[in-house]
Amino acid sequence: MSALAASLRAVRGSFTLDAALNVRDGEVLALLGPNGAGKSTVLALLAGLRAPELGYVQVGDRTLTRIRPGERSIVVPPEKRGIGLLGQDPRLFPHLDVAANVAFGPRSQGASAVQAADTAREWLERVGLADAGGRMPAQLSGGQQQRAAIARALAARPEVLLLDEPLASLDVQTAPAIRELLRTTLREAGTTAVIVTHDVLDAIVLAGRTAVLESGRIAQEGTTAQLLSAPTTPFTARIAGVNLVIGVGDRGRVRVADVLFSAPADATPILDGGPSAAVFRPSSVIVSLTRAEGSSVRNQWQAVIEALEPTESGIRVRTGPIPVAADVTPATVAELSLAVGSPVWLAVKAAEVAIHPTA
Ligand SMILES: Nc1ncnc2c1ncn2[C@@H]1O[C@H](COP(=O)(O)OP(=O)(O)OP(=O)(O)O)[C@@H](O)[C@H]1O
Repeated sequence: MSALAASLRAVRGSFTLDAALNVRDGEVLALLGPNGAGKSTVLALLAGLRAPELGYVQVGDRTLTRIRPGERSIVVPPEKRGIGLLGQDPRLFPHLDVAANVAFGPRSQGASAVQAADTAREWLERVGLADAGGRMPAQLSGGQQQRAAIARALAARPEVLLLDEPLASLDVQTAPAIRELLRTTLREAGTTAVIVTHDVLDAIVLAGRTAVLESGRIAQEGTTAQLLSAPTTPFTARIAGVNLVIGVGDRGRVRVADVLFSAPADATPILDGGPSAAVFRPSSVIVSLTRAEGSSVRNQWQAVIEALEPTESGIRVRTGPIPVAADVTPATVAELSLAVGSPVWLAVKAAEVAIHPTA
């Protein structure tokens, strides 16, 4: 078990990754980000499957990767890094039974056959597969295979475990149990881990800290709770289920194009001209065809409907050019004849808006 520190610069065609990560000993860091943000690239660089153009990967006091101009490069090969990888697919060795799959790590680290078999038995018990050791991987369900893959990954006692969308290929009935299994086993093993995920629930359940990667850069980082309560990028806001519009501070308000977003007077102070964000819930946005009169609604602007999406409780109206979502009832959609391309007025009460400075 060791802390992980990395600083990575890598270029792929027109894409540049430029990110630094620090994960404390025993900590789980979630790496969230939209498609193409560079998450897989980060994992490949940490795992030693690729070398960066510049940077380093350090686990505890071992340097696994170091590329510096004018210096001899260090890239320890993947199998010698002490880093485990658990992917979306279990990728068990198909010709070995489940127990032998789990025993593989300890065995290749020099444990005797008996010791390795004992370790495998313990791990299979922990992941709820005590009776499956003699079966072949193909005889297990997808969820059972992923349990076996977790056991195999952790039985090898990696110093750092990298998890790449570990629940993505599981059905919705199976995923919660495996998520919970990962939570308890990672905690018990005290494994330093980085989990790449699209699912904010994974970050909430599994990770103490979350970093958001956007366009190859860390756009926001903090405890998962902080991140969700004060998102500072549109992506984080979207996963947190809130609207986040970015503009500049303008006498205590946030100016986005020609719209001023006001928050209650006691809101977080923001700098005039400084990058700032206004955050509010889709359910706080009122959609109408005309401008609402009255002083209680300060934040009003004209928008165009870009999409109508069904949600569990109604319809989510996505609008532009300022990207804002509004949750309305199907009755509202019918009454106002809302359709893609319809011009509308949107309003949100100042009391429903939070504003804060952004990076
Ligand atoms: N072989 C390649 N040549 C050129 N560009 C590449 C190559 N592979 C990936 N890229 C680019 O690198 C960027 C990062 O890709 P990466 O797979 O790391 O993103 P990601 O965040 O893991 O995405 P996803 O969530 O879709 O898996 C993307 O913009 C992609 O287009």
